[in-house]
Formats: sequence, C-alpha cells, structure tokens
Amino acid sequence: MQIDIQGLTKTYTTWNRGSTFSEVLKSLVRREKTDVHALKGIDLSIDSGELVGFLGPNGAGKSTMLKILTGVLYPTAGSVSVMGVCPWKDRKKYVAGIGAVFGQKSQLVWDIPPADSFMMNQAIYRIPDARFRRTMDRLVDMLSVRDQMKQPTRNLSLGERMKCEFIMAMLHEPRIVFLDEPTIGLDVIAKDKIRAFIQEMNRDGVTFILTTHDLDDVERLAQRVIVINHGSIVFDDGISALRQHFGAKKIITASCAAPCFVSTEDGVSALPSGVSLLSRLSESDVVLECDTSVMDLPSLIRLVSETFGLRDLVVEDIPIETVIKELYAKE
Ligand SMILES: Nc1ncnc2c1ncn2[C@@H]1O[C@H](COP(=O)(O)OP(=O)(O)OP(=O)(O)O)[C@@H](O)[C@H]1O
Repeated sequence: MQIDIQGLTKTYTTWNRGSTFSEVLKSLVRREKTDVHALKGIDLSIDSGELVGFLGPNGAGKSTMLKILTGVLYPTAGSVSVMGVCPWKDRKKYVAGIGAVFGQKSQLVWDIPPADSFMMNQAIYRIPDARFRRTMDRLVDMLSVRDQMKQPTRNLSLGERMKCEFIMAMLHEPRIVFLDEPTIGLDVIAKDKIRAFIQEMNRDGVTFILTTHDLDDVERLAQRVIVINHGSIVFDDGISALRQHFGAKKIITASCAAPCFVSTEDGVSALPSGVSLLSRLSESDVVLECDTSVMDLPSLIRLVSETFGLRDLVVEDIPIETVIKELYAKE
C-alpha cells in the first residue's frame, strides 16, 4: 500500500469579529470561536499505480485533503503515511518523491522560458545531467512543446503552459503525482493531450491523485472514484459502480408510430411500474427512465413496440452528472 490514511481529521478554528462597529469593539475583549470540520475522520488506502479521482461539491474538503497529502498543512488528528513517510513531518525527503500540478497556480517562472525553469528544478532535485536530458526530451516530445521551450512562459497559451507545468512536475520522476483541476480552462484538444499523457505515465506505474470538478476528467481517467461530502467519504468505487449507485437505471428515447404514453385525466396511466416519463419530445416521441431492477429492458422494449409501433430507440446509461448531483445533495 502506497498511501495509508487513518482517522484523518481537520478542524479549522475561526474567530468571529462581527461586522458592526460595536461588535468589532466587543470582539477585542471577547471573541466568539467557530469550528469548521473540514475532514471528519477519513480512512483510506491507495495502492501503487492507481489513478484515483476525488470529487465533491465546493467546500467538501478536497483541497484540505490535498494540502495535507502534499505536506503543506497538518491535520488536527489522524495519521498519513505516503511511501512510508509522514508528509508534514519529513518534508524534504517527502517532496523528492512526489509531484504536483495545480491548474490555478503556476510553478513555472513567468518571465523566463520553460527550459530555464526546468533547469532550476534540475538543481533543486539534484537530477544528474544525463537523466535530466533524457527525461526532459521524452516529456517534451510526448506533449509536443519543443517549439515553446525557448519562449518566455508569459507568452505561452494556457494549453502550452499547462503542458510545461506537467513537465516541470515530472522531471524528477516522482512515483506519486497530485493533480488539482489539471484541465481547467483548456480546449478539448489540449484536454485530450493532457489526459493521454496522464494515462501513459500511469501505465509506466506513476500513481495519480486527481481532484477535479470536471466529470469528463473523471470518466476518462479515473479507475477509482472517491466522493467527499461534508468532510466524509460518501462513495469509493469504480466509475461503473458509481453509475449503478442508485439502482440499475437506463434512459430510453423512443420514437413511435402512434401517440405513446399520452396523459389521461388520471395522469400517465399507461406507464408500467419501474418506468417514468422524463420528457415528451412530441406525441409519439418520449424519453423514459427505466429502473431495470423493476422492469427489465427487453420487456419494456417489447411493450412499447407492440403497443405503439416502435420506429427508433436509443438506450443510454444515466448521465454521470445526475448520479453526482444526487450524491452531492445527500446530507
Ligand atoms: N484556512 C481556513 N480557515 C477556515 N476554514 C477553512 C480554511 N480552509 C478551508 N476552510 C473551510 O473548510 C471547508 C472545506 O474547504 P476545502 O477548501 O477543503 O473544500 P473543497 O472541497 O476543496 O472546495 P472547492 O471545491 O470549492 O475548492 C470549507 O467549509 C471551507 O470554508
């Protein structure tokens, strides 16, 4: 096991100063304390080579978790061991083995070309010359940024800069890389390139811990999804299990020859149990949600076909957004 987290708890204490003049004056003598329970006793283990996606609504505790795992914040209680090291206790030894890419924060020096920033990292991590050249050449070719190497970072597009951020984070060949919103603001082509890069590095055995609000990132990359809400883990499994979390539901778009499931005075009387009408596109075109644990799909298709004369049919999984929205809404 590469990462072992037990009972991880973080409580932020803030002091209420008040907003009116008299409240601020009073707070000089006696201030009210507010505790924010950002992480409430998290237990988690992650194996070497995993690609884990952390999801959660705003304020769920993801950044707090990432900050503790990268060693920039210490917890209120609990233990963390990453490759046998406690991140916030033995920082010097720890940072040599990890990498980090933050979509909203740059590690490159703005006024100098990426190639010079890379050489700074070579010195910081004491990477031998031959190994540095070999790793840099490989990464630069993988991400196709050779033409950008000699230009000042401030002149690069967001996509070019993000690719260079990845190179910067991978030069010392870390075994674990933390990614915080790595594709934020990128166009679809740049996103694809970066995702392919992450997958290739993962195939080489690098463990990735990815925090994001981009469900495409999670669907395309993560083998395991951990959803945090109100400081606790509310889901920890694969992406297909996430889809099944609220039952085996399917979305069916049916185009029929005759008007189908039309409303009567008593409501939509013809709908069988386990099936609900999501939307009506026209009298004879409907979008249905089918709970296949109640009504199996072949029976529903047969019923629609025999009753209304089926012309066209599309069966889809529940959109991952719907599942996530329901998980987030749960207290
Ligand atoms: N330095 C701090 N002092 C006080 N409270 C804090 C501090 N940092 C975070 N919090 C609170 O802790 C909770 C968790 O915050 P955190 O930033 O970890 O959430 P998050 O899941 O990363 O959210 P987002 O997706 O919006 O970045 C929030 O209620 C936040 O207001």
